Amino acid sequence: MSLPNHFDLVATDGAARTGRLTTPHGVVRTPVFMPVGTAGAMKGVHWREVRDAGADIVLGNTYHLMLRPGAERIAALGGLQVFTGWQGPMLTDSGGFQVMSLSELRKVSEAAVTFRSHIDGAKIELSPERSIEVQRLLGSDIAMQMDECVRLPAERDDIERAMQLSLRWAERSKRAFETAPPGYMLFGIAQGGDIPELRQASARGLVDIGFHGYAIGGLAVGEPQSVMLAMIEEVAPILPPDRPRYLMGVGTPDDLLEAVARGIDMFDCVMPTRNGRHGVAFTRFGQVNLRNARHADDPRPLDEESPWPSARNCSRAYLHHLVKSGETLGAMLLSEINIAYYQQLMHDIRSAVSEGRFADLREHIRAGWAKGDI
Ligand SMILES: CNc1nc2c(CCNCC3CCCCC3)c3nc(N)[nH]c(=O)c3cc2[nH]1
Repeated sequence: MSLPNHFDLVATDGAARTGRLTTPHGVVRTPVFMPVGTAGAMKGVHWREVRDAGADIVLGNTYHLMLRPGAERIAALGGLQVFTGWQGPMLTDSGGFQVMSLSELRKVSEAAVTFRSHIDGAKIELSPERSIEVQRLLGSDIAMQMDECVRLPAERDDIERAMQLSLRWAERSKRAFETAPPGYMLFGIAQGGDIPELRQASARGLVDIGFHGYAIGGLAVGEPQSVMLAMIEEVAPILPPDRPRYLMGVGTPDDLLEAVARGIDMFDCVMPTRNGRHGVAFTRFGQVNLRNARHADDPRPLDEESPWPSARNCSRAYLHHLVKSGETLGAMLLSEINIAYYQQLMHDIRSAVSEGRFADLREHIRAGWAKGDI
């Protein structure tokens, strides 16, 4: 049974697309990079800056929030938007991926993923039904099916087993989502590792079930960029062109450019804030590591032409000092600078696709990165 479509495709340029996704909390312009809030807050960045940087939508963190403060408590407090103060659209992951990467003693069965809470060691069972219930309690505008993601490289048998389980969990997630109010969305997640025929089978299986949008999962898990791009090329042509495609956990600015060129609309990644906390800035000239001594006496800002004030006004010498002395302000400034860079990149991509000049933009941006930082 097909679900209503809340996505409007505005323009295409080759396989690249630009569109608008309407959610209960507002419209999301695509291609979109979704900054990651961790346990209900962007590490070291105020929502005001996230909004000012141009972000239409952020990610909530199902795994952390369901453990602390608990999904029922957040629902009683009015849901994620009221609880966190972020008034715009939010997407939540199903939590399974983080269980597999963060928790101890986890076990996957047909019924659910079971694990011990990293906070108090309590035994938790996360089934597709409970994951959807948690995401509904959090009040996210876009929920993700419960799936099993296999890290690469992996044996074909294991990739196939996880892909088939994820399709059965896709059915159960959709059934559990039926009580959601109109406008709220559920995305399926394609698995299949680095094996083309398993990727195709997963995508076809999801389309037969029918979702508001489709994610490509099981990538950015250790494979080379060339393998990631090849799997996108396998899956994208099978997905309905009039519905959004979300590449989970991706990626660097170069990943974003290459994935948009192959038909991806939505992205999320911890890199802007994580690299910011480690002293690394994303710029038009590529990545700049402010820990490097070459910046100690440099009065220039990161980028005097940046639309983002902190990237235009803070000297490299000051940022170097903050990072070297472990000042929290260093992590905060670089995190907001990086979020702003990603948002500017997506803004430029949306404009270029709508004007049919995406190929030129891609070459111009890559030339800037290649020139490097002087
Ligand atoms: C980093 N690489 C990567 N991430 C993947 C993720 C997580 C995407 N990001 C979620 C946020 C992480 C920070 C806190 C808030 C939620 C994946 N998630 C799911 N469900 N399935 C994947 O195959 C899946 C695959 C992924 N690959």
